[in-house]
Amino acid sequence: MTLTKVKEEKDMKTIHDATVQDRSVENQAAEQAQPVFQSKNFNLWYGDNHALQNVDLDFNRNEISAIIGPSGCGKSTFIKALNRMVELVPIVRTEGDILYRDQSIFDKSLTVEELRTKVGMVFQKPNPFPKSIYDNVAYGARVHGIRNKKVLDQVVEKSLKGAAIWEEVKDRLNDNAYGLSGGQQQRICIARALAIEPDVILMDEPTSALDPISTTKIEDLMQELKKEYSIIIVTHNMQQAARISDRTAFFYQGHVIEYDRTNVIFEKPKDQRTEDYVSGRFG
Ligand SMILES: Nc1ncnc2c1ncn2[C@@H]1O[C@H](COP(=O)(O)OP(=O)(O)OP(=O)(O)O)[C@@H](O)[C@H]1O
Repeated sequence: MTLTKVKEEKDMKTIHDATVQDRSVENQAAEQAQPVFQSKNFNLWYGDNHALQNVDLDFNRNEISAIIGPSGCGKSTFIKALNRMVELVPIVRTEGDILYRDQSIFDKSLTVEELRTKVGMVFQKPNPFPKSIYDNVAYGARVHGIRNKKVLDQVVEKSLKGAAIWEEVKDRLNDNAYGLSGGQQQRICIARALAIEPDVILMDEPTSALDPISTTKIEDLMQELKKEYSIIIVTHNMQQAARISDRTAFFYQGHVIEYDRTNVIFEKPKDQRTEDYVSGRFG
């Protein structure tokens, strides 16, 4: 055998080994992937408007799951169903089930307060309270009965660090949060969500009101946060979904059209409607 041939065979073997290893890493990841939320044939009506139809979706722990789709397709409705906030709208009716860590969120033994403690939410527009930075973050801990100043100080520092904003605000914790930039306010809101030690963070277009630099900061932060939390994000920004998420669900007219690994959704979608949407043919 010539030297070139030997080298070629060696290269092929290296590629083969790497592929086998890649697959085994992927298989391991698939085995380890455990759902944090499972939506089972979930339906929701606002009066006569059947806004979510037979939604079946599993969201994995410690992943970022993105929900994309055109305006009015039910993205916000679905994310708000996960912590039962959508039921604050009186005309809402639901059928089917949503499991949070294997327990129905509608089970009477799981109170809405408990569920919302585990499943925090960050909204499109930063919505800090008209209070100090400190009080904004301490709020959730206080609601949970923590009064000890030392413990509160620790919670505030840890949460602000977790939201990657401690260095920017540590010397002005008593200033009003309204005096911060939009991007900083959004990170304060993330810190406020972290302070109640959630398990899942729902984000409804968290960067759509922010400038590109603040957006990058929040996206970087999400990559850090997913090590400890599961994140489900609604976004209109397809580049954002492609950049940050592990899996993407494409919603259209109240249905889940396709749900897969993000690279599959953006590079090799199975459904023509997904392809048309991700390639910008409609929106
Ligand atoms: N509070 C409400 N009362 C009645 N109908 C509602 C309410 N909120 C949403 N809907 C309806 O439910 C459907 C889904 O709306 P939803 O806001 O969930 O869509 P979306 O995909 O998040 O849209 P967008 O991208 O524009 O925010 C729409 O037909 C909408 O009109």
